[in-house]
Amino acid sequence: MAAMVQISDVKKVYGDGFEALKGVSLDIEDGEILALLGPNGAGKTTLISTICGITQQSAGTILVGGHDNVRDYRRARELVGLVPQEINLEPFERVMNTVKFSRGLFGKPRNDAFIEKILRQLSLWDKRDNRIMELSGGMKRRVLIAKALSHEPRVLFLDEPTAGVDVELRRDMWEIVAGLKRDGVTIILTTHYIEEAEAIADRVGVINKGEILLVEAKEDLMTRLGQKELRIELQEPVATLPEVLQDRGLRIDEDGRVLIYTYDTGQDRTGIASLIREVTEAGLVLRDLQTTQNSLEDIFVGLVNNQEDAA
Ligand SMILES: Nc1ncnc2c1ncn2[C@@H]1O[C@H](COP(=O)(O)OP(=O)(O)OP(=O)(O)O)[C@@H](O)[C@H]1O
Repeated sequence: MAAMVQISDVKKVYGDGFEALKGVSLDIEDGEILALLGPNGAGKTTLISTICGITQQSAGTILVGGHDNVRDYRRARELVGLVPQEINLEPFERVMNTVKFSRGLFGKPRNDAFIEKILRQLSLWDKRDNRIMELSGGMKRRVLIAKALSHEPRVLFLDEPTAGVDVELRRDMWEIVAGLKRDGVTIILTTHYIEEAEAIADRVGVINKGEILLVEAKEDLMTRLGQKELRIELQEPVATLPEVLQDRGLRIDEDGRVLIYTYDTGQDRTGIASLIREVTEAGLVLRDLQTTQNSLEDIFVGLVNNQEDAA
């Protein structure tokens, strides 16, 4: 089946000549949760605003559910809901009316049962008659989600849903997102928080300076995350590995002063004990041992820095 959202070589140049997206291509599958990670100014908001039709791409195509976001604007727009970064609610309006009004804007017929369902799902039912100004910041964020869901979109974009919220509310948000996925909604969220991507995403995309640097299943990233490196520092440098260590997958580093062994922390047997024994039996004298863990954060920082170096 074709992807739910197909983004092909999308560029965005703002009026002042700034190129915020430099040819982004990305497929978002039906029913997945994709987290888009990137530093400030990476182009995350620009990308989702373009998909949602708030701003128009300068080049490239975007299909939502097979509908072109420019030529078939209405059909494409109907399929998406957007939860913006900023809280943009009318303070004197009541919760129920806010959500109903949003549905009306899409020309959808009244459906009280559906509005009740989403208000209950977001724990807002008891607050339905409250004015927005009477709600806590966390509840206002829930109202933003209810508004975005009011016209029954298939794809929901959340722009930094947990920026500046406390730990408890962040966990609530993650549960809400998981619940929406169970209902079959495709979810794309932007975030600065690597732990957020780790907690809820099926796939993780990294964007920086208007370019997608990586899109990968979280499981695969976690496998990399589970990798550790053992650095064996030697008293005397070696030019080649002794025979007995040839099949161990060791890497010689720092002009032969260091041997590097990569292993998976998830495995029952890491092979470290026998490796050290073999190194000693081969006549090599150890000077020091160190282990380092590869985290998603390292991968992320490494990618972004590589791009800086290449520029
Ligand atoms: N209307 C605009 N006119 C000119 N430049 C803009 C406009 N909107 C955004 N930009 C620039 O485009 C770049 C990408 O901005 P964008 O808001 O998409 O980044 P972001 O990844 O969402 O960042 P953040 O994490 O800070 O929200 C930034 O350099 C920003 O200054």
